[in-house]
Amino acid sequence: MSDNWNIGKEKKKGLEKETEYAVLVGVIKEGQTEEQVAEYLDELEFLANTAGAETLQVFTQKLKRPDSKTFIGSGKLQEIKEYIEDKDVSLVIFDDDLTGKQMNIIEEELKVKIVDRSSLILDIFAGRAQSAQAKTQVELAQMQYLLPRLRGLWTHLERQRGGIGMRGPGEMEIETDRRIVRDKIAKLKDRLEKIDRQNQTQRKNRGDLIRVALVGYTNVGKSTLMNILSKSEVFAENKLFATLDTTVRKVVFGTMPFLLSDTVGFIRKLPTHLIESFKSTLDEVRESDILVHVVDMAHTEYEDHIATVNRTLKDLKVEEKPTLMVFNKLDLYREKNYDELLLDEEREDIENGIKTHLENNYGNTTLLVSAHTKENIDQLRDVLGEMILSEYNVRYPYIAKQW
Ligand SMILES: Nc1nc2c(ncn2[C@@H]2O[C@H](COP(=O)(O)OP(=O)(O)OP(=O)(O)O)[C@@H](O)[C@H]2O)c(=O)[nH]1
Ligand SMILES: [Mg+2]
Repeated sequence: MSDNWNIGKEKKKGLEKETEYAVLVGVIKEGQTEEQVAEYLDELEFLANTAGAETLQVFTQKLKRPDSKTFIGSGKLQEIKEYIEDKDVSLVIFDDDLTGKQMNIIEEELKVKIVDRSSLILDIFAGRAQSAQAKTQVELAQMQYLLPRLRGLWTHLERQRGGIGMRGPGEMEIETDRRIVRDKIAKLKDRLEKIDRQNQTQRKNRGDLIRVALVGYTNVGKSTLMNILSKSEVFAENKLFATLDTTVRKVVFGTMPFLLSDTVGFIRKLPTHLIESFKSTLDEVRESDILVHVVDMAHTEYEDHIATVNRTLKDLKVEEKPTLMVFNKLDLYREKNYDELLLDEEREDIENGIKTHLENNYGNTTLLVSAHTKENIDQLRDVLGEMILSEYNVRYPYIAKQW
């Protein structure tokens, strides 16, 4: 199943990934600004890129309510059709989720593959999943995405066959198909439960160590910080969702050991099924004692990112855990915002101001760091070390005495 979802051909060793060309479509809804939607579409482009597609053009439309058949207005659809006519465009990607019906109507009109935000994210996840757990979780999410869309897909096939009415053999096929998908979902859930039980036993065996989880939006530098803090090699890359499997490392600060875990990044509008099926991966977050919330401070939408992450943490019921806010990519922030004439003192003033502003807004201990230049990483170790020690003092005072 998961293979059929891949957009660009998967990278094989030594082979270049085959590029597909895409057109992006976003709507500006009531209460949204054009700039906001432009940022969202930038992110969609990054997602498309991660999946192996290059964006040729972006279309937007102001819309109060999406059309139940074509999602966007028919005029806009025609505009897109004309644009792609003489170009090598093989997919049109919508920033919002489409129903099966909309997908088919649009596909019939444009005659290219139609992808929505959820299926794009699922596609990336499918290409990235390594462990049995991640693979099963992704497949489960794909099936759950597919289930409510089967009818639309079948109607589409019928029409191709010459159009049978709404009832008739097609209907029966939908039912059988639904049953197959439901059976598959049940099997995948069973398999996940088994993996879950094994993981739980493993987690129990880890003993009385304080657990710290790195959380945050995708591509903010969690794995890079994990590597620095634990001196390990965790896959870090300038692509979205480089990390799908939770990595746990035992780290020692001075003589004090603790467990540090790196987890899957969050994103705006993460498909609900995906969150649900990744719940067990996120158990690592749920069972941790301290959260390190990593933020890419060089990203213009970082406050939006923080809100998304906080919402997800709330969903997981972990928002009360002691949290250290780490604003990463300070080097990139400076590169983007300061000119070379800025004096060191002025820079310091600005950064102290930012820090105060962030502390007032987010209420937690706040650090500005750069994983690349290692600036303030010692400070990060100190502050995190103190937080861990105080957790040991609360939970295992008899052990904490030795540090
Ligand atoms: N300029 C700059 N780039 C950084 C810094 N930290 C990380 N990066 C880059 O940001 C990109 C993403 O880093 P990762 O560590 O893979 O991010 P992540 O949060 O683990 O991402 P996901 O696993 O996809 O959620 C990589 O290209 C890193 O090299 C930093 O301090 N400064
Ligand atoms: Mg990562």
